[in-house]
Amino acid sequence: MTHILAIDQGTTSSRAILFDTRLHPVATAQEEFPQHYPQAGWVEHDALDLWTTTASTARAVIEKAGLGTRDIAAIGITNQRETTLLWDRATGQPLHRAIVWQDRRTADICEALKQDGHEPMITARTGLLLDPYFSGTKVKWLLDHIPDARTRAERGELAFGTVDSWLIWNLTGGKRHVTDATNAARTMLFDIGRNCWDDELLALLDIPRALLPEVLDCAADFGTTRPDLFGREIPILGVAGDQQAASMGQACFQPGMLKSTYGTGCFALLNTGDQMVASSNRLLTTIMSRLDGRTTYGLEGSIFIAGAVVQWLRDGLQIIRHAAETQPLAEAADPTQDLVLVPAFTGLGAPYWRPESRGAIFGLTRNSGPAEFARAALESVGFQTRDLLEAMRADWPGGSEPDVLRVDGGMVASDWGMQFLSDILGAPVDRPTVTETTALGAAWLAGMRAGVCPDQEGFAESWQLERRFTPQMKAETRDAKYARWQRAVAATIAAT
Ligand SMILES: Nc1ncnc2c1ncn2[C@@H]1O[C@H](COP(=O)(O)OP(=O)(O)O)[C@@H](O)[C@H]1O
Ligand SMILES: O=P(O)(O)OC[C@H](O)CO
Repeated sequence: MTHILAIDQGTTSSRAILFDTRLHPVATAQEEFPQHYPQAGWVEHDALDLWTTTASTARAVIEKAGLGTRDIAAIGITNQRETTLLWDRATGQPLHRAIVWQDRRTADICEALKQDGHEPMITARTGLLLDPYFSGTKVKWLLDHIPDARTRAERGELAFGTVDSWLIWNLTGGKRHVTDATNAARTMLFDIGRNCWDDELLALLDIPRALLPEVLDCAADFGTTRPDLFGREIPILGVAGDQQAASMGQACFQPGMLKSTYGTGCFALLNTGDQMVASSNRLLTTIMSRLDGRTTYGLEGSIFIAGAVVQWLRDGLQIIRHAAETQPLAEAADPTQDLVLVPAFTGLGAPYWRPESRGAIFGLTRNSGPAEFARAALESVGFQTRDLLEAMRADWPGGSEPDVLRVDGGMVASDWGMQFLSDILGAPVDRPTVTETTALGAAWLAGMRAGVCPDQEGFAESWQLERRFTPQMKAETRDAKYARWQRAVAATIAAT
């Protein structure tokens, strides 16, 4: 029992990572799966793709590491959040493709609920905004559109789940229909203060209670795998939504600690301890973890485009071939030009929430070229992070003055990007040795529950810094650049 298997089921790929009991990664397997866009603004995943890529990467990583399943003490699961599935309890067959968190098809349902004045109650109970991002209106849409679904749901024949529940259902051969508190907190059906499903919200969306999974702590007994899957039953002992798992992987256990994950998008989470801080700046209040029945809350800011802006340089503009080429380009950019790129390609996320906005670039000259575009792209990620941190500061004065930002995700490979981030925040940015923090968080939860990994304190001590970036920019330059960014965002919104 020397290893933990972490399953990280993400938006574009499924990953399986094996950690030893000192929580060092030893092997990784990854598989992408198709994205389905049946209409503008709709995003779906084939539910069976999510399951089969998870099962095959899990098997592959065990083989790659040259281990037997006897070596696996436990499984931890972390997942893309909010994505919504509905399946038949008798056959295990999905009733529809999964509706992905990015999907906007329920904008009208949200708008109607807003018009009827329901948003304040929803935000007070769930900590969320009334937005298609979350699962609640997606479940309603499925029940409204699949023939007989609501009647069958009322009879207890159907199951709803976020991706974690769907994977656990399949891993356990249909024996368990469960989720954890961090995933439940993203459904818009869960009262985060009372820690239970909310009957008033269920009635508002006409969702039968019989559809819902049981909600457990993040480290708990989620069942054991079907013996035929890995040749032996393996206990599933840890579950958390991917951003919450990343916070745990970054050991952000104390109030005031802050992490930001830079993948396709960027998600910043600030630990607010046992305080449920209500946001006046359109951030989300969410459950960071629930361990031993004790809930820790957080403030979250989500940006839709972070690493994706680098993908746009590569695939859209075709001015780079590899993401890493942005570094020499940014270094070579003309210091006398000040291009500002507002990457609102799919609208603006927190703290603006402007789904209708589109991207803009300011300050073009005849000399503007790939180098200036690359620099503006990397800078846009820093500016957007500062927007989130300003909102957090305003929402939680005193508590949220972060000494330091812990970063992770694929984009933190950019030294130039991380240095700019520190410069524009005027705060240190810490990059850990393990940047697969999402999987690390899930592995820690499972390993701790299995009794083979350290407790919270021991794990926090083992967190290792790879590099600290400290601010080098003069305060006047920082202020002038940030003010220019704010003007650019205002102009972008005004132009919509
Ligand atoms: N050296 C780099 N410089 C800038 N961006 C990078 C670099 N390496 C990777 N990225 C960006 O990081 C993102 C990939 O991060 P990852 O955490 O794998 O994302 P996801 O899990 O959302 O698919 C891509 O958008 C890519 O453009
Ligand atoms: O799969 P990721 O890493 O893009 O994360 C998605 C988030 O959980 C959505 O809220």
